[in-house]
Amino acid sequence: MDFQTARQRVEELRRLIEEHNYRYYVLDQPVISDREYDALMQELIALEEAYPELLTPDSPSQRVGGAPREDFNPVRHPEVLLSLNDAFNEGDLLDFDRRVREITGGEVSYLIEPKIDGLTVALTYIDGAFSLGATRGDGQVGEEVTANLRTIPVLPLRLRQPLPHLVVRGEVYMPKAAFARLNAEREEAGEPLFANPRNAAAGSLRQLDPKVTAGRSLSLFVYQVISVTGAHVTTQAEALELMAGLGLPVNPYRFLAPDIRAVLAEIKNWTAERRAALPYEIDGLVIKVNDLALYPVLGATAKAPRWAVAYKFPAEQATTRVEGIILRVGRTGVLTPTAILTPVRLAGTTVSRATLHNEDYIQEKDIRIGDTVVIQKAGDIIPEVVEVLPEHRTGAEEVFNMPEKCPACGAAVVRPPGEAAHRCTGGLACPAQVLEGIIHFASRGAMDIQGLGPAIVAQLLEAGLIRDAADLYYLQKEDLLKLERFGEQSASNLIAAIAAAKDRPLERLLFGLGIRHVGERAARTLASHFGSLEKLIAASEEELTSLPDIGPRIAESIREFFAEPRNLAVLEKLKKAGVRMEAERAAAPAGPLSGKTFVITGTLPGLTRQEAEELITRAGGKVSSSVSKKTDYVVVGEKPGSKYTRARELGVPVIDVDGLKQLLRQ
Ligand SMILES: NC(=O)c1ccc[n+]([C@@H]2O[C@H](COP(=O)([O-])OP(=O)(O)OC[C@H]3O[C@@H](n4cnc5c(N)ncnc54)[C@H](O)[C@@H]3O)[C@@H](O)[C@H]2O)c1
Ligand SMILES: [Zn+2]
Repeated sequence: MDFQTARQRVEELRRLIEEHNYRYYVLDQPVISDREYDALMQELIALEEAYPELLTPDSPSQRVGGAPREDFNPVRHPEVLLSLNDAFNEGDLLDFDRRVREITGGEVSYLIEPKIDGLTVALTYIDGAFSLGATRGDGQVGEEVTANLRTIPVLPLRLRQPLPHLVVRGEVYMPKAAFARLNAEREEAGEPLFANPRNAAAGSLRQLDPKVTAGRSLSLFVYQVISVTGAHVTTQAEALELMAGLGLPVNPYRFLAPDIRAVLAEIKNWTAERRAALPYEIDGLVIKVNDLALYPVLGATAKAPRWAVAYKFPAEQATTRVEGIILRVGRTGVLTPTAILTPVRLAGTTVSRATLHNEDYIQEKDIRIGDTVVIQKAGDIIPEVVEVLPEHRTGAEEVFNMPEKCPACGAAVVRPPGEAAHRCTGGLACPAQVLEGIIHFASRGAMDIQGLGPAIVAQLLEAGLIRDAADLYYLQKEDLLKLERFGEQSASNLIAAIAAAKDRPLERLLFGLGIRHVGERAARTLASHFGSLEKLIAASEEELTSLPDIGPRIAESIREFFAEPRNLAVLEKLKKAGVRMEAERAAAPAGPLSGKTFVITGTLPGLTRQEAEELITRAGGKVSSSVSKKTDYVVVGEKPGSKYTRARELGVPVIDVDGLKQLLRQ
């Protein structure tokens, strides 16, 4: 590959990975499997190694996770929370061990722990009381989720021993049974399914309403002491024991290996059956240097420590038969083929479908109806076809061809030049596209209408109650009561949820309209630049393309969208219904604490009460004298009073002076 081609590919990979990071870490809704994601990342790393001049510090290969969600309070971590480097085979593990011994200059013993498939949290205990909990975020700044964490039954609110200060790192996860239950409920309600237990755990913990988290059966294992006063540990094994002794949940499995050979031998004991028998998902094993004194010697890269590595289990595979291929017509008219399989057990679930993406994919793998195929799944709901086993062919297999007419509306199907997808040309006359468009409009990243899933949208369309997304806002409770499945309560709830979705930020509306190529990122850019829908409609192609993230292709499809009278009619109806079409204006006294209400209790070390209040108000915050549900934080000093107890009862986040200073620094 020449330099020019390499550079283009590196740029393309970074763009792709950023987009997948956003879907995975911020929305908890990945669209590709972890295997596919890992392959993109490995390709990027290999290119950056081959062409070091292409390596930049902002490359996703050099960074941890994704940006924290903005609707949570940011928490700056006292120590960066890093990710782990991956090892996919014995060779990778031997390389890891060689690097460790090169730096430390001797034999090293390792502690093996299960790699729980959940999301990282950092937990702070002050004087033995749980006082702050945060997600990893981008490693530097996470999201404050103290109140949500309090709802996890195994998380102790008090330690068995009141150490003055303890920060630990752990993994919040969703047990397999709870995951299966949650997805079954979501399917029933017509809501999008979570791809795997990790996304389900992340989506459940990062809820603005802790009551939702409480209903999700989350659990926790802690595995690292980040800092401690009042106790001392010298090995990772001791750290686990200390935490267990304090009443924190620590995984029962750990294995002390005197050297890397013992690690390789122990890994073999982890069979698929053993993993399947665990009540939670593990996606590998973490191998850590046991002697903590070596950690500062080994150090870390910007992304991961050198004293640990994540060994990832190979994907599980199964062999089955393709019984048929069906097509789904998406929101933009794309026809997506799906293989219907003879049901087969794979990685603990029964699988009967596999995604086939598009015609090229089917042709490249030469997948025919009747073929015997190998499928695989790596923690995901929808598995993929790895390969066809041609030796099983009988000659009766049928080659699949994309249809010439849309199966939903009969309009012509075309494959635009340069695209992999086939599309229905029926537009707003195609019921499948209208259905998917409204589902998208109501979805979580868009207008987020709670309880309005695919099944209900389909029902409303069939009953002729709606023809487009704007009609939702004109629904009456009486209309719903006539429908099967709706009762007094559920009808009122849906009407209220639709009304509540009138005031979503402009960028959500723009994304929800389903303009081709306008994803969440482009929608954010457009909303913040134009500030209103009216201005965007009036914008010229030049003005559009002058914006970051908006290329000629996006600009053209925006212009096309607003040139279509049927789209303008929908917008007019939305406006009449009172849907917000302007961006939010900035609140008056801007500062890191704008809009936040604080209550102070106890004597604050190093600050008088008046000084603390001034700090808060100058940063845009408010100080109130009593704790209520509206309080955002209670700042606790020495000898706190009843306000502290009240805060705990209400689940209001409790911080100390350092926590306050951290908030001020953001
Ligand atoms: N499908 C997608 O679109 C997509 C997008 C982004 C990321 N991903 C997936 O996420 C991975 C990257 O996520 P990541 O940065 O969290 O890395 P990771 O999941 O590969 O490993 C690091 C994490 O392991 C966890 N962990 C669990 N048990 C542990 C233990 N005993 N000790 C230490 N850590 C433990 C920690 O939370 C730590 O942050 C990718 O490899 C990919 O599989 C997928
Ligand atoms: Zn159609």
